[in-house]
Amino acid sequence: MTDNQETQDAAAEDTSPSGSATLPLRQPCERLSCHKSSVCSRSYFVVVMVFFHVYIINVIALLFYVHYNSGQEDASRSRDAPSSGHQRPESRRPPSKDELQRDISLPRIEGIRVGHVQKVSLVSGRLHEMRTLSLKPLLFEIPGFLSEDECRVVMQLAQLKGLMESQLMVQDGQEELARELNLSPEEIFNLLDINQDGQLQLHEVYVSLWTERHNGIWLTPENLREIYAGLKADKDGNGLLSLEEFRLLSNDAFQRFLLQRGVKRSQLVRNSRHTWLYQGKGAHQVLQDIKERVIRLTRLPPTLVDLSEPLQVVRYEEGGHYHAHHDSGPVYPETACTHTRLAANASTPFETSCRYITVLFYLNSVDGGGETAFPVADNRTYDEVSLIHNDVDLLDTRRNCDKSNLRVKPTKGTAVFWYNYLSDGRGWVGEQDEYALHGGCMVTHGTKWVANKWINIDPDYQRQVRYQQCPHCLSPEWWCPHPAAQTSILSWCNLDLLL
Ligand SMILES: O=C(O)CCC(=O)C(=O)O
Ligand SMILES: [Fe+2]
Repeated sequence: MTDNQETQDAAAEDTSPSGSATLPLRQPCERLSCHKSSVCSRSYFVVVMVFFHVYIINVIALLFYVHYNSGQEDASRSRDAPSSGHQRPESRRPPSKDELQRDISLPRIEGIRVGHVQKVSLVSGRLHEMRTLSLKPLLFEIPGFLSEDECRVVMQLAQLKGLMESQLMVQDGQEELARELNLSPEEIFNLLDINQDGQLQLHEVYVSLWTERHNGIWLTPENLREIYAGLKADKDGNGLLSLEEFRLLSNDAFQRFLLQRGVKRSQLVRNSRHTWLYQGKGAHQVLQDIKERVIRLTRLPPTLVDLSEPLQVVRYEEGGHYHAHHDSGPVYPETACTHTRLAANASTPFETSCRYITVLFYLNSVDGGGETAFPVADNRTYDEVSLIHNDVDLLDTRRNCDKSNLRVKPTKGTAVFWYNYLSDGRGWVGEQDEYALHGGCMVTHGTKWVANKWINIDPDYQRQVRYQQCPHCLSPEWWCPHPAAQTSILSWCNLDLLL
């Protein structure tokens, strides 16, 4: 209604024949109400417009936010369920010049949710089913990845080449390592004393000893008590070690004790035999086919797979095992990757395997035991100390596989694969995924054959690029990793080219 109409309506009421005394009173009221409604509709319009603009501004701000955070979201999506313990400070810093110049971006397969099945095309004329087994680590299972014939050929080729002990009983250079560490007993004591109470509890010593540091010998809590008693380290017998008592438990005394007592294979971190099979040009067709299928499965650039370690074939006898471990080490600035070490000019004090992905093939179905265990898969949090609790060591695959969150039963031809590293959120390798901890449970009946295809990628992009431009930098130890194989049984390495 316009202002002009309002005036005309009012004038019409003035000339009304009713002569009612209420008219003069009603008039201003109605006029007021007309006027009020006009004011109201204008202010209503203004309010609506303000809300509309605020809404538009919000939408634009949201779009900007999503755009600038897409990198981080990508990283957390790759984990699907990020936990507070997994914040990656480096993913919040602005990309460096190097990062902007990257021209390789690593695809990562989405897990969606545990139990999700996706169809994958790995060989022509057939689709395979790939099931998500866990999101932390991102882990998949593909039944029938290898045919029966392929499994047989791989096992035969490995036998023809010869398998070596995966872990030697006594590792040379152990004392050298201890000397290189260059830490006083006080310093070691302080580092081990996690709760800083000036005494070492059993689990504090144990956590530090389960690593391969001590000749790769696996120690159970009982072993430790025995060592304490044998060395008479715990003089007051209270189960705790003071600094004075700890001094007695020096590395030498510890080694001597183990030598006296004798170590059985079952007490090693790993009790298996293995060999390596070259998969490049000229290799057996089955080995080349498997490599091609791995490229299709992982969707990674073929060069990365070509320049990775050869296929490792492993055989466990009855009683064999591999305690829980990581296939890749954490990467710090002072750590270099084994595969890029030669290409990297810098000499770094530490070296570790950098295996972005593990593809594990089961070459036979095992009669009893031999599952691959993932003790902390999809745990809400990861806490290294709580892996060993109340004398239950979750890393011990001879005793405690039944307590692992996830176990995969070996079935001939099935492949499982997982990511050992998180994404850095910008298409490259990020931090080590602690949840990728896994091991081979003890084989209780029969033998177990598996093969590992590791895809090596250096979290340091520039080092990886330098390595790719320097293929002759390929580490010869991969062909013949055992020092003895390189010197006395050279034919093992040469045979590779024939197979
Ligand atoms: O044997 C298994 O199930 C696991 C093997 C493994 O983790 C390895 O060889 O690194
Ligand atoms: Fe492994």
